[in-house]
Amino acid sequence: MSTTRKHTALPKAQILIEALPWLVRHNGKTVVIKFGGNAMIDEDLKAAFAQDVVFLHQAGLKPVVVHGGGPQISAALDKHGIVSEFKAGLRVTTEDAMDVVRMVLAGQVQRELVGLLNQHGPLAVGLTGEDAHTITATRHQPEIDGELVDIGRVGEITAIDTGAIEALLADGRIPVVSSIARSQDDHHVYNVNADTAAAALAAALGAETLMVLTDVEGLYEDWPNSDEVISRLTASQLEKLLPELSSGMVPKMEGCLHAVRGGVTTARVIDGRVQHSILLEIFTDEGIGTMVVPDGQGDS
Ligand SMILES: Nc1ncnc2c1ncn2[C@@H]1O[C@H](COP(=O)(O)OP(=O)(O)O)[C@@H](O)[C@H]1O
Ligand SMILES: CC(=O)N[C@@H](CCC(=O)OP(=O)(O)O)C(=O)O
Repeated sequence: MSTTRKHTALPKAQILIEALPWLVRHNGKTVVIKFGGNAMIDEDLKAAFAQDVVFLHQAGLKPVVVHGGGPQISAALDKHGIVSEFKAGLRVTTEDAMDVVRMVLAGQVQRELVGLLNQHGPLAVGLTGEDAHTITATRHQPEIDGELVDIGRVGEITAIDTGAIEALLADGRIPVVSSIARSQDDHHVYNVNADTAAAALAAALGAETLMVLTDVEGLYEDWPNSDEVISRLTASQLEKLLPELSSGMVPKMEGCLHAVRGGVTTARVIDGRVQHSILLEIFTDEGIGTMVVPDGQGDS
């Protein structure tokens, strides 16, 4: 009886031992994880996400969560009868819409993730970019067809102050950041794309890894015609590809490029619909999505 028990437990020990080189490699490293609104599709996935993040924390890494909430904001704007449209991949954000964006991101999505993480202990602390000047922005005016367009309260990041996040990490907490910024010029709050915020934070924190969880397998080579995922590309290869990309992939891949050029060792876009995709990506060799690396690393 006891012999049988020993044998059945053996594969579990094997799995733990296989993870050892990755545990050693990542120990003490900061990992910024962006959890996209489109990947938060069901309760099981959200709970598995929280487990993975807590696992990283307990394994000696320093995870920082930056969350999105695009679909959740759209639903709330609909409920309030506020029409919502996107220009250059960004939500046109009127003053009324900004109130809803802030309410949904900081009051709903962030609270839910903090709650899920804290089921495992007193770990997560939520903040927005407004707190302690974490994210400062100015009004962003994208150029569309050669003209600067007003898209309201959408922010372009001008400065990151990592002090509050670093203090939380030093205290053994998991920061959960909503992508809202404050402007120093007009003191208004601004809506920042969550991919852009995650990438800027990853670079400013000197993170080892930026991981972007979304609702596709990674960057498709010829989207929407084929489901061939690009598994690895260098910063320069990505830069050449950028003009061909569309919709939600634009801020994601621009963010990955910014992060890697800013000193982050790898930026990855992975499928948030796969349970425990974070663990697969960090603790095994089977990278499951798209990995962006600095130039000079495997650009053959
Ligand atoms: N080349 C591409 N590869 C993969 N997805 C792409 C590509 N180009 C555009 N997309 C679109 O980008 C979407 C992901 O971005 P987005 O909807 O903003 O997600 P999230 O809420 O996770 O930030 C995908 O669902 C897909 O529709
Ligand atoms: C300016 C802008 O577009 N902000 C985004 C912020 C949320 C976000 O980025 O959420 P996802 O990551 O789920 O797309 C928005 O209002 O939808």
